[in-house]
Amino acid sequence: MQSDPVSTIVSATRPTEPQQRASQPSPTDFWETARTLGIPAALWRLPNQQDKHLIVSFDDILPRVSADLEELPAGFLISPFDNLNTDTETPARTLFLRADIQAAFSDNGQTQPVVITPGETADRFQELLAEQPKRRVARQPLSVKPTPIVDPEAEAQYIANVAEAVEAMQRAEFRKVVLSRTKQLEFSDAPNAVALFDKLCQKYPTAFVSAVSIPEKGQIWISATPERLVSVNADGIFQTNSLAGTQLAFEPDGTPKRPSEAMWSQKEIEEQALVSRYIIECFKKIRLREYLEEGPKTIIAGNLMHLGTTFTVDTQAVRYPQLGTVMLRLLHPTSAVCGTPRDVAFNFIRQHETHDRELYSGFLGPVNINSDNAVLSSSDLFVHIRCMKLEGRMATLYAGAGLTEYSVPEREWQETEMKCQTLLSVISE
Ligand SMILES: C=C(O[C@H]1C=CC=C(C(=O)O)[C@@H]1O)C(=O)O
Repeated sequence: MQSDPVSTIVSATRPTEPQQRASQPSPTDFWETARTLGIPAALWRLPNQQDKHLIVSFDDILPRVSADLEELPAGFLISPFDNLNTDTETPARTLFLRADIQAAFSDNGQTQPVVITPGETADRFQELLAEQPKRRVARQPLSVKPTPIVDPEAEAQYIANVAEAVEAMQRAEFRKVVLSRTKQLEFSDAPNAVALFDKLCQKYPTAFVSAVSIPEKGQIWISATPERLVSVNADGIFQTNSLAGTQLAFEPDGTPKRPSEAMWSQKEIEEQALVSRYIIECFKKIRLREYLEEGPKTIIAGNLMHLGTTFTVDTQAVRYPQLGTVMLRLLHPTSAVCGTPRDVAFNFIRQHETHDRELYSGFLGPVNINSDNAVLSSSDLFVHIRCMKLEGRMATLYAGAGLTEYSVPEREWQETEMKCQTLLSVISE
């Protein structure tokens, strides 16, 4: 990939439009320019960070790649749930947004460069970007409250499926499965995705927050996920995370619960232990013993609490530079979104869920991004949960619950309702 830093550096500061200096393009300006040109864009904010990042790809149709972190240039990956066996027999299914334009926006007014792959599209992009400040007044606000599209069968159907899964697990056919459902909403106008992204960033500082526009599918995916799948930082430190078990982070009177005092049932402890065990099995497959395991600890994820364990490996110390790619292939889909044993759970999901999960419970995130002028780049991939798909005025929210033989079907339905609230509470504010 080529770039011409001299002729293509544009200033970009400050994330929110009201504070924007008239001459400086905001994330919304970039986003709207990409939408006007019908090209893909991804906007994200890493957990516990302030800076927002954006890339634009010039590919109308995104390449489907196998997620090889060593081979890919800087960009953003987004994979469907159904992405098992990306070997030569199965076509690669992970979508890749190459960073033809890359920008970072910081709160403290620092200017970050934008690198553009030169060419006709880049020129057209810059022309349109320069016009964006004039259009700001006409832009959609976040949107008025959406109307839920009620499916009267949904709850009974979900509960029946959970009951069937519990019976199968009691017969020892498998140990865990994650069953999901959807919730549909209709807006009066297509909502402003960047405004929604900004609100999620504010409300969920510890989440990975993203908005990904995929024009070839007519979709925008928005999420605030608490679950890291694979990350390798500029120092070669690899991390993954096992997350499961769910309870509200607030008492009924609205006071926040203390994570250190959270009580977890045997079902939840086992449900999370299965995800950790799955990760350890993956390490075993590649004979890697030098990992640091921290947890399980109670972690806050917005309105919810989960049990989480973090696994860390120094890839330089163990001389395993490709660990990120190898583990990504072994891990996805983990038992936090699929089940144990994986293939049996995967088939149960396929036979029982009536919706296509598409990009829900896949993975997504930036790869080989060189931020803060670091010499080496980093990759941060997250499990795509607490997400929704926007198609024009229609929104589809997705949520799943991890089931074991001890699951109570009605409670699992309630759990999916609580998970939908992560995004709903922001949409409906
Ligand atoms: C599958 C989802 O969450 C997973 C992550 C954390 C806790 C989970 C649980 O308690 O069931 C799920 O395994 C989802 O949010 O759709």
